[in-house]
Amino acid sequence: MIQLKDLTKKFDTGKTVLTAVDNVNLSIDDGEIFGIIGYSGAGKSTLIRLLNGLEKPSSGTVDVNGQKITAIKGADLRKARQKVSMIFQHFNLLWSRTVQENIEFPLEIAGVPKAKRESRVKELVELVGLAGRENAYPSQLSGGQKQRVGIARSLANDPEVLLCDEATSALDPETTDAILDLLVDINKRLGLTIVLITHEMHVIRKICHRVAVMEGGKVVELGDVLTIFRSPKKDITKRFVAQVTETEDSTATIKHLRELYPTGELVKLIFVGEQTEQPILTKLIRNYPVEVNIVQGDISHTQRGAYGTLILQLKGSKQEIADAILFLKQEKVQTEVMAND
Ligand SMILES: Nc1ncnc2c1ncn2[C@@H]1O[C@H](COP(=O)(O)OP(=O)(O)OP(=O)(O)O)[C@@H](O)[C@H]1O
Repeated sequence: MIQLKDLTKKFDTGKTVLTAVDNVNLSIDDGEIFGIIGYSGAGKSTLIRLLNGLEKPSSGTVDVNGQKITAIKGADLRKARQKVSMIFQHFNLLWSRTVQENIEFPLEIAGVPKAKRESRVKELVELVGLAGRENAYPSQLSGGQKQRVGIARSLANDPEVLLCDEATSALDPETTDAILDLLVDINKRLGLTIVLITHEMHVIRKICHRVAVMEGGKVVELGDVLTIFRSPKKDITKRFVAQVTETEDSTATIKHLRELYPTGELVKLIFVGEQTEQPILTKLIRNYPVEVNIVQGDISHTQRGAYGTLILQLKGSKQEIADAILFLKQEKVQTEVMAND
């Protein structure tokens, strides 16, 4: 378990003192994928660097699996850092070394004998899906492959915690998805705790169990990912949730949909968690005389269950449509009639 207690980091720039991390208290469970989201300057990088002792706090403590990272120095700190490894947005690979040699590097530093290093690298190369590319140089790899090397290298010394600093921000959406899938796979296979920082809510939605929202150095909202999607409280959290849910809500989009589907009513269903497992649409179509057309849908799976929206066109008499909407509401699906103004 990772515990942050009253953690504060101030930077003295000579003229002013800037509080980058402001009295943060957090507990992260073993095996959890924990996301920290915030805009640029919120303090995410500073916070994650405090977790592995790259920054010293101005006050407060960081405890990783019973060891106070904030109280140790020198060789002890180097040893503790092997248990908390990190991957980076720009990969931080050694450009003059091959894939194999990059992955081997932390093992060399840890004094692991050659034969053992080689067998470990082989395992890691397999784990991250880079078999056959061992002798390539970073410049010969795609962005996704470079991050796979970064991940393999970070796992070399069997860490307990993996910190991800905007690990997918330099990648295209498809590669991002593949790397996020790999992180989930590693989390499940190795039971590794993952802490990631990002400014992209789709990263949180796809792989995190819980999320903390940071603003001005503080954690302003914290919770299970589905709960945060269902009922974001702070304005900043609402803005992040809107990044992945609100595309179809703009007035222009609604107008466009109404032009395409001019009759009946357009209703938006918001699914959170377990309802998506239930055959709500089947029940609606079997038991109600309305005609149902699927207009648009975006349902995705978070680590805690499905989340998403579905827009339906309901056609029939006023009463038939009203009955169908009542049914949906009774099924505890958040249902909104999309107004046409
Ligand atoms: N070494 C430093 N010296 C002075 N100020 C710093 C230092 N590191 C960070 N800061 C300041 O602390 C604040 C938080 O920065 P931090 O990099 O932690 O935020 P962030 O949320 O990670 O943003 P970004 O995504 O842009 O990196 C910023 O105002 C930044 O300028």
